[in-house]
Amino acid sequence: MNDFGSLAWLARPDGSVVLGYGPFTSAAIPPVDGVAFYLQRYGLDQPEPWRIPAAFEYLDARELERRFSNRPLPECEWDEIDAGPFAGVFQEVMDEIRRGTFEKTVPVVVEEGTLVSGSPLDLAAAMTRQGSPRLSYAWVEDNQGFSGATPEVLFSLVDRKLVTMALAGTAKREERVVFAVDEKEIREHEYVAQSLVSKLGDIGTVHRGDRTILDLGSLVHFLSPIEVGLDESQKPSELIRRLHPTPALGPHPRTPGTLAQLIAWRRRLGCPYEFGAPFGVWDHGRFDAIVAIRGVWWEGRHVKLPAGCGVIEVSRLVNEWRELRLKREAVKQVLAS
Ligand SMILES: C=C(O[C@@H]1C=C(C(=O)O)C=C[C@H]1O)C(=O)O
Repeated sequence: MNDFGSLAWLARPDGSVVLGYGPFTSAAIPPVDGVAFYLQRYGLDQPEPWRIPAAFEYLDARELERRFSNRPLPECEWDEIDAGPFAGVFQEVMDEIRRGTFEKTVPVVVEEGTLVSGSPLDLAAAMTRQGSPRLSYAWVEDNQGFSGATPEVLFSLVDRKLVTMALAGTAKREERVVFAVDEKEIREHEYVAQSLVSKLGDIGTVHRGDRTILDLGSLVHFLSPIEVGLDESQKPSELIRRLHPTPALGPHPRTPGTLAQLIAWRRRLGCPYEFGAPFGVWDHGRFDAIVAIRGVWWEGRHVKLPAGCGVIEVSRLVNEWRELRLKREAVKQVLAS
């Protein structure tokens, strides 16, 4: 595997992986009969989000892991994290909720550190060592990039069938029993599930499955699977605008105002542009996109590890701070395994 030049991959929910090699060509639309990665910022403000690779191959998740099996474990030294800026934003979020501006939003905390041994590609390689239900993704340029192992799929689209999920509500695995009946977590989840069902109900026949618990080892989440038979075929970019950000990563209700406010908070807290954004791959008419969370972003040896948490009226700062730490620790565990 070459250390230089650009590289991208996405593990898809069906177990297959598309691995693309640069140089990549940017485009405003994907090639009908080809492959293109979808690289976008959280605010969906990039006019040419499609990246057509010079070459690509299909693998499965195990084969991808094997490609990187000789890579050493990277080592990061993490700076102490200052709770002050997040606490300030949290207070502003609560004030807006009380004022009735929105019911939920998702501020982000960013832990920063230095890669002291290994290369950025070793960070990305570590992300391939987690199997299903985590999906590994990476965008690796010469001096910068990001990579993660996410449990969240924005949607998969084949012909007129769209498959998505509501994933929200978080607890430590040991708290699973009480989590299952925790009204605050259920409410947070239901904002996401109901918003997806109503946004998709306008364009097709929606089937929502039962709410289940997704077990990620140290963490658990609520997950509701959702399937849609679309009335007409739809372009990925239009579906992305309809769905992103879901209330799992964004404000509810989502209006230009509530979204702009969250983007400003994210900037203040040093959040990378692509965190929580869709990252996807178009493959000859089929499209899969994940939500870029549970990952690391780097520029040279400077590494960022962002995590977000859903805040609603009954949220408390100490509990959210703990949840953010759990999510970051889950990523650090992946880097160390
Ligand atoms: C925002 C993150 O995760 C999202 C937020 C969740 C929550 O608030 O309970 C759960 C899963 C994800 O949809 C993250 O991992 O950083």
